[in-house]
Amino acid sequence: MIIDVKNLSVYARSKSGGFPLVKEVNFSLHANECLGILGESGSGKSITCKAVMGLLDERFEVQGEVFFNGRDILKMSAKEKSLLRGKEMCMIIQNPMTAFNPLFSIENQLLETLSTHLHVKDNKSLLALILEAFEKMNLHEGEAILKKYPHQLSGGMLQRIMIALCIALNPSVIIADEPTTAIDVINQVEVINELKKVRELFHTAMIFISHDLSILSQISDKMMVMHQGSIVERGVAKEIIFNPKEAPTKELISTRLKLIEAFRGCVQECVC
Ligand SMILES: Nc1ncnc2c1ncn2[C@@H]1O[C@H](COP(=O)(O)OP(=O)(O)OP(=O)(O)O)[C@@H](O)[C@H]1O
Repeated sequence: MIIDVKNLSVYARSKSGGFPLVKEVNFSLHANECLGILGESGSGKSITCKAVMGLLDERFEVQGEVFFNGRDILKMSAKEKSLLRGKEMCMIIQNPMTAFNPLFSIENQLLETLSTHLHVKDNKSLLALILEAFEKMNLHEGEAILKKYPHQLSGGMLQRIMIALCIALNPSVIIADEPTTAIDVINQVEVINELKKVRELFHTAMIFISHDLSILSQISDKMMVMHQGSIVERGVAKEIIFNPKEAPTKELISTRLKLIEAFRGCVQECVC
């Protein structure tokens, strides 16, 4: 088992006490396994994943245990956590604009991250690694992209760069929080296929947050559904999607299906 989360609760600290955002969450993850997380907006999916990555700051109180290969991340020092992130655990976040420093070129930032975590100081080898990962993410003209600053690239490009960096780092765990929202449909397929390939080749464990039922059913083996900070249903991904048992899951899935139907209707009207 790579990740074992036990009784994880997260509170937002406030003057009037703690406000619960995530309540008594438990799950585990093995190598080469993908856990999908489904839940309405604000149900606690991102906060859960950030807590697992040890990314929540002093504005939050985190309780419980998050074991990574038997060591509790919540008890690690800031330095230990930062060494773990990048080399062992990578997170692809929803808003790629906030993942990059606007003051430095893409090349500068990727080289720094890779040299820190891979302990390789030879920039030529690192650049070759980056360009190879860029190609996999359909980022052609990689050398020109490397010279750019974040504001000169679209959200979709930055998202694919973030995923390419994650692939180059080859961590044991990838946490992907709505990784395809900023990307057009054609590139979404590429990104999902590439993440699937990474998993097959390197047995990477994955946690995948998405509102997209088709993506979740394609990529995840098991799934958990979150509602108001708690897990309300868990099981085999396809089974939950096609045969939800709990009321919040039924509601979520039927709303999604209605949206898809409405979208199909609009497209047909436009075509006719
Ligand atoms: N920095 C913060 N301070 C206080 N509360 C926060 C903070 N970030 C998120 N929250 C609250 O925590 C709860 C869970 O948020 P979270 O971002 O985990 O939801 P989510 O399920 O990932 O939603 P979405 O699908 O919209 O990303 C929400 O009520 C949100 O308002």
